[in-house]
Amino acid sequence: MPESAVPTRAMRLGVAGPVGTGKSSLIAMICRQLSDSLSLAVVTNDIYTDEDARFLKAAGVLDPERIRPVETGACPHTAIRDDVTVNLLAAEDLEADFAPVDIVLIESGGDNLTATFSPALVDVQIFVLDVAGGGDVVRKGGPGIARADLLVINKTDLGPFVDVDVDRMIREGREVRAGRPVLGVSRTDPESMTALKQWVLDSLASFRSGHHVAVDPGPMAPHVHADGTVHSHADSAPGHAHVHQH
Ligand SMILES: Nc1nc2c(ncn2[C@@H]2O[C@H](COP(=O)(O)OP(=O)(O)OP(=O)(O)O)[C@@H](O)[C@H]2O)c(=O)[nH]1
Repeated sequence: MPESAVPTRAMRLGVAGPVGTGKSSLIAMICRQLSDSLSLAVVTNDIYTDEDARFLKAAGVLDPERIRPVETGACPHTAIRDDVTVNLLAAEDLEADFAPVDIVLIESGGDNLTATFSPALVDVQIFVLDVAGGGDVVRKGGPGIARADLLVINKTDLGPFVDVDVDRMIREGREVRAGRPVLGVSRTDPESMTALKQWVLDSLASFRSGHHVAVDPGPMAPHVHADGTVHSHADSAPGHAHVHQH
């Protein structure tokens, strides 16, 4: 491998998933475990507020200056999928301000089952589901569930209370992901947090070796906004104009 192929910038790690599955909590968990040994920064995407950034600042897991919100407006997925400029600028600013930065974590706005990051923005992505969303949700599939670098089934502690067989949910996750990793996680389960930390460290090692290839889980499915407009990213692959019917 030529030396020039070995990246010198921070690894950008995306965390996506439906509303309330625990993305901010997961990022806080990662920061809590790694901020002593690595230089970390966080970009959050919120529709109209800076709620996620405020939560993370309040969690006290990182210097608040290292956490920056991006306000995405009405269509949050555009900012992580079609026009990633505002997120890239936020990540690059953090890298410059706190150089050297090892990992910039980027949280997507709370969104539906199909939101995935563009590989132009993140090097590695985690898709987060939670047990409280129901045991069936894994089988429903979608690009993030099937092809993100890691699928997290979060809040495993809630399984008995919502009548979900967590082991089965994880097994079915492995089936739809053709062997890609699936991790059951709970903030009450220290072993699961250690496994998550190790996955992040392994990803960083792979990224730094120059062997990691950022994977595009695929475009978002067409979806309808509250005002009735249809938003389709069907042709949003690089080099193709994307359909954006607002
Ligand atoms: N029982 C349990 N609850 C959790 C766990 N992790 C997070 N939660 C709770 O789940 C709720 C949502 O967590 P957040 O981290 O805000 O989720 P989010 O995905 O960032 O939410 P949005 O940004 O609104 O989409 C909060 O009430 C958390 O306290 C867990 O491991 N177990």
